[in-house]
This record gives sequence, C-alpha cells and structure tokens, in this order.
Amino acid sequence: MEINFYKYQGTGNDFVMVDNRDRSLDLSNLDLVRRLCDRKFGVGSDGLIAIQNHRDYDFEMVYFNADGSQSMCGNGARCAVAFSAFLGIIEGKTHFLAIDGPHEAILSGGQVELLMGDVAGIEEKSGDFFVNTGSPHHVRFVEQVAEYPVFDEGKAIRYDAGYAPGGTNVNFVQAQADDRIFVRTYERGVENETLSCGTGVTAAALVFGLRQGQSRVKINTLGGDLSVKFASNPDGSFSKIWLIGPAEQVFSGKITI
Ligand SMILES: N[C@@H](CCC[C@H](N)C(=O)O)C(=O)O
Repeated sequence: MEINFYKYQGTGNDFVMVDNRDRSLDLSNLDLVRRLCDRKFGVGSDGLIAIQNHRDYDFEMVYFNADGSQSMCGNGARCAVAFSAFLGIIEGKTHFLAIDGPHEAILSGGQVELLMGDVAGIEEKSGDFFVNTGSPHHVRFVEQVAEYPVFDEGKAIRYDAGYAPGGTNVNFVQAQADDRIFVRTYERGVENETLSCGTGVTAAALVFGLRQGQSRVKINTLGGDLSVKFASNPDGSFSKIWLIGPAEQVFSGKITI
C-alpha cells in the first residue's frame, strides 16, 4: 500500500505530514509512526502529523513525537496550518482542534500566527521555572547558551524524579536584549535537542516577558526566528498567546507500507 506524505519544517523542527482525511493511515500503529520518523530507516523527522476531518472544526491535527508519544506541538501546529492551506481545506484563517483543545491561526505568506491555549501560570522550581503551554516545559536561564551542555543537562532534568512519570521538555534560555532571547530545547519524545520547539519558546517567552514587563518577545533558535505576544493577567495566568513564525513544505513523496 502507498501513502502520499509531505515533509514540513518550522524553524528547523521537522515533520512528516499525512493527509489522513480518508483514514488510510492507521494511527494506532505506533511502530509505523516510529519507523516513518526514523532518520535511518524511514523518512526522518522530529514527529508525524496527520490531518483529519472533524465535525466542528476545519480540521483536527493529530501529532506524534518521533517515539510515538503524543502531546501538543506548536511548530507542528504552524506546519499543519500551512499544510491544510496547501490541501485546500482552509484559506487565510482557521479554527482547528489539537490534543490540548481548539486553536485559531492566521496564515499570511509563509508566516503562521498560532493562538496557543491559555496558560494557568508559572511555577518556580529552585531558581528555574515550569510552564505548561499545552506541553510541559522546564525553563532555565543560563549565561552562554551556545556553549551549554543542552543534551546532558536537558536529559537529566527530563528524567528527574520530580517530573515522573511523564517527564518534561527542557529549555535553556539566554537573554540577548530587553525583548529578545536565545532558546535551545531538549525535547522529550524526540529524546534529543531539536533545532526549535514552539511550545518551549512560548514557555520561555512568558517567563522572560513577565520579568521584563514586555508583552512581545523575539526568540532566536538554532533553526530560525520566532516571536510570541501575550496578555498577562492579574491572577498570574496568560491569555491571547500568539506564536508567530515561518512554516515551509520541503518535499513530498510516497510511503510504501
Ligand atoms: N516540538 C514541539 C513540542 C512537541 C511535544 C513535546 N516533545 C512533548 O512531548 O511534550 C513544539 O514545537 O511545541
């Protein structure tokens, strides 16, 4: 059996995308998901996204990490919006469903503005921070993020007993200006550093923006530039959180299964 797939990247976070409106791909087959994401034995990606029909939304995004686990993916959602426009499901604006609930997005040129879910607040963790932006994120500020041992430190925190059993993603953040940060992320489910993580930079931007009194933060990642704007509320929560950045189709092909 052959299935058409597309490859997308959003600031270097890369995804195998499948139009699964006909449900031809069996998403309960996690061995297949893992094989397609494998960089040696498959297409190779940080995750796989299936676009499916939904009665109440333009589409549903079903996201898997490369290891077959599921969570919310901000960069993946931006790519899913671009892919849905490519498929003719949506035009400039959309209302779609992801694992953490409904989202809105605006697509203009190659840029996607994604409305994230509201965030309940920021937890302090012995000088670091924890924020759930649809996926769990530990945030640590460091001096020289370019030289920081992201894999080793990220893995240690990801598997820390305090985050068991689910674990967490881990973001290392360097302030570059009053309204700009550099972020490197160790992602659970990929079990490695990725070039960018959308929910991760959102978590880092909320912590940094609140501290700096900024409602818009620019973010550099190893894979490119993003920005986050948000409203902070008196009770410590955040709303109207927009993650903004590029999403691009890089190639397409056929999967033989
Ligand atoms: N790369 C993603 C995050 C994907 C989910 C994460 N690895 C997890 O399991 O929590 C993003 O862009 O947000």
